[in-house]
Amino acid sequence: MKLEIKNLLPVYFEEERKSTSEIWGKERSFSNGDLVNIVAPSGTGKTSLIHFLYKMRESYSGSILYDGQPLSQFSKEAIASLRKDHVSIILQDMRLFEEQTILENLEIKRQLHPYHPQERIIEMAKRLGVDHRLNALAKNCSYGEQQRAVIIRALLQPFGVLLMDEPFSHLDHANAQKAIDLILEETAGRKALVLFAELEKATGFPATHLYHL
Ligand SMILES: Nc1ncnc2c1ncn2[C@@H]1O[C@H](COP(=O)(O)OP(=O)(O)OP(=O)(O)O)[C@@H](O)[C@H]1O
Repeated sequence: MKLEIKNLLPVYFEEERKSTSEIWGKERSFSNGDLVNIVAPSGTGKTSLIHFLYKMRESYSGSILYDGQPLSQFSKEAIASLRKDHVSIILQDMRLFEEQTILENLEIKRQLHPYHPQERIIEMAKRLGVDHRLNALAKNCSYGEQQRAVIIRALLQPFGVLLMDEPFSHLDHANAQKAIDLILEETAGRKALVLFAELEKATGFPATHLYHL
């Protein structure tokens, strides 16, 4: 899948941001297999960018195109289809169903957006060291455990683009690296593009493109 941004800028940013940013106000084009690392210190608009790309917010000037089609013109049905089959996301806030177990949270996602068999949930949970928490209620899990569940959830669906907003903020270095390795494996299997926004340059992520927001 091809993702293009053209002259993008949040409406609440001054025009002069364009002169200091490698993303805002620029034209960039990404395609299958690209691993894009966006380095974004606090306040540079990292969360805004990820929300714009998933059409959670539209408070920007400029344009975002998926396979040449402007996102602003997508119908509700087209957005639903984009999110179901083409674009997956790891947000900073976890949005788990707190009264459901981790396994139930993951199984709901897997059934709604089929790609993997149920066994793969168990395998991925083992890889990330959270298999012993699968039957715990989400609300009783630590932030680090919840974050690993959210990473697995994003990998259960089909996608050509994976958007990530500080996906490892609650993980130590070793667990973050395990998550990166799993994400790269799942991404390679789908020949997908990854757009990864972090406060600092990500170590252990073999970026093909590096931009400062
Ligand atoms: N809807 C909005 N209206 C006005 N200002 C906004 C709006 N959304 C975000 N901002 C401002 O834009 C700036 C960037 O916000 P954003 O949440 O995108 O930043 P961020 O780079 O993800 O920051 P952090 O790392 O602190 O989460 C902040 O100064 C924020 O207050």
